Amino acid sequence: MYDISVFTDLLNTLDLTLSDTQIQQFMTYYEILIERNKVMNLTAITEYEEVIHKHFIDSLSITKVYESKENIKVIDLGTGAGFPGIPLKIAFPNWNITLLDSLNKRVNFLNDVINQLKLTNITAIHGRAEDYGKDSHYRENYDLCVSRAVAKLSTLSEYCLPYVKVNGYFIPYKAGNIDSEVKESKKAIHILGGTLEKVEQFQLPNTDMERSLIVIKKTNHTPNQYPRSSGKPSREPIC
Ligand SMILES: C[S@@+](CC[C@H](N)C(=O)[O-])C[C@H]1O[C@@H](n2cnc3c(N)ncnc32)[C@H](O)[C@@H]1O
Repeated sequence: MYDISVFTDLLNTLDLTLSDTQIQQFMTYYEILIERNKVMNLTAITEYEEVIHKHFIDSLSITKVYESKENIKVIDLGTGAGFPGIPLKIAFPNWNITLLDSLNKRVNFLNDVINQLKLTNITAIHGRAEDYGKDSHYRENYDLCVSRAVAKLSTLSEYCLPYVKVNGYFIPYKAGNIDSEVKESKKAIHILGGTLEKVEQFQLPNTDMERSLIVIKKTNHTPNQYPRSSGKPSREPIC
């Protein structure tokens, strides 16, 4: 049995209250993650409390800067083992979520999680951000795009901003020297139709981890030439 209070106490700090069913979904997700991690590379963090802090609470910390709205469309680019997308789906069941990753093994894992947790209105798709970003079924179709630990902000903006509707938000989860990263990506954000609204920096409770949430509003359409072809945004970031 897991000590649920470790999790619920931290949820309170984010003003989140989850039902018993939602808490149970998180525990089941933890179990599947740890079990499958024995045979495939999903996460370096496996200890229960560390997963609670550094994966679950970290994923949900977006509530510090983004007010939950009903029935919004959200995409998590480079979701890996499902962070932050799966915790957001469990906590906000009304959100319609797309999880995208370029590694098919991880997408298969995500589909197993979706089935076992009986999550609905969530789809895991396999491919590169640069390719789906040109597809009219995805381009400028989302109210919110999130992404954690995928690429430098300039590259990531080219991956992510094409998916966001005008007036929607792109909110990457960042760590490290964020001041210089933000400075270096200002031009890219502007060209791609974004406007930097704020940077929320904080320490994840009971960890040594600094987190920065970069709040970028989509204020203009992304020009058609972006995203450039696969690999180019990381090889030659807009600067
Ligand atoms: C370091 S992992 C982070 C996973 C997860 N977001 C997290 O924070 O735990 C980066 C993930 O991004 C995916 N990825 C990297 N570049 C991508 C791209 N251009 N399009 C789609 N997925 C990409 C990788 O396959 C990998 O699963």
